[in-house]
Amino acid sequence: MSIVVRNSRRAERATVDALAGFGVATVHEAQGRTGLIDPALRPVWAGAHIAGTAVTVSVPPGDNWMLHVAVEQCREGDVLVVAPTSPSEAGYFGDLIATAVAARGVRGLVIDAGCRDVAELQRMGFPVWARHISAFGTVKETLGDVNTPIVCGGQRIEAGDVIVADDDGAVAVPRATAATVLAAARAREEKEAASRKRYASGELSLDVNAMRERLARKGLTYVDQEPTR
Ligand SMILES: O=C([O-])CC(=O)C(=O)O
Ligand SMILES: [Mg+2]
Repeated sequence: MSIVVRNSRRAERATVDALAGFGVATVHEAQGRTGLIDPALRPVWAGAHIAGTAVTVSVPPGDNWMLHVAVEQCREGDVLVVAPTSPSEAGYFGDLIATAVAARGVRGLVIDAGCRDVAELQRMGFPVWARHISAFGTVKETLGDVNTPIVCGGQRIEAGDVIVADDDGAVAVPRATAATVLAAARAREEKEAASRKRYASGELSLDVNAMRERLARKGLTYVDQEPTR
């Protein structure tokens, strides 16, 4: 088996950092409900919220050798994105590799497999989104690829794409559309802020969003009561 280690062109840092100001739900909606990584990949501890540029790693099942190769490719502001070539629950990543990548400025890990040392990762404040938590160990025998396109949690991700992740899960934003998605996220947040203000003042979402006519056309009827406003 061969190994491919590529350099990547990363999304622009200012765009990436600005995307960190938006939640996964907002970013996902802002790019037309695309890019959402399988929600089965959950944060291993609550409260982390990151955005960074993907360093992609394709790993054989039960073998984390390529993570060690990937460490060298990581730069400040990156997120490691790891997918096994066939399903694996093994604990590929723990506090030791986290320490190594954190020293290179990596902001977190998204892995479509297992991770371990969760208490230590939380203590370090190193964010991880994983399909499994498993103490089961991995070997270092077989090669894979670094910074080639991978499918992680059902999404095709290229090196240098943007990953945004929070308590809801993780979303991938292609490098080429990151700036457009950022603008759309800002617009969406402004719209939601306006709605939130009106809801807080007691206005009904049915009125704020002009839903009543459509509901009536669909046949919604109120039995034995007048609609209250
Ligand atoms: O060493 C490993 O294979 C994974 C791990 O537990 C760590 O990085 O701490
Ligand atoms: Mg460990």
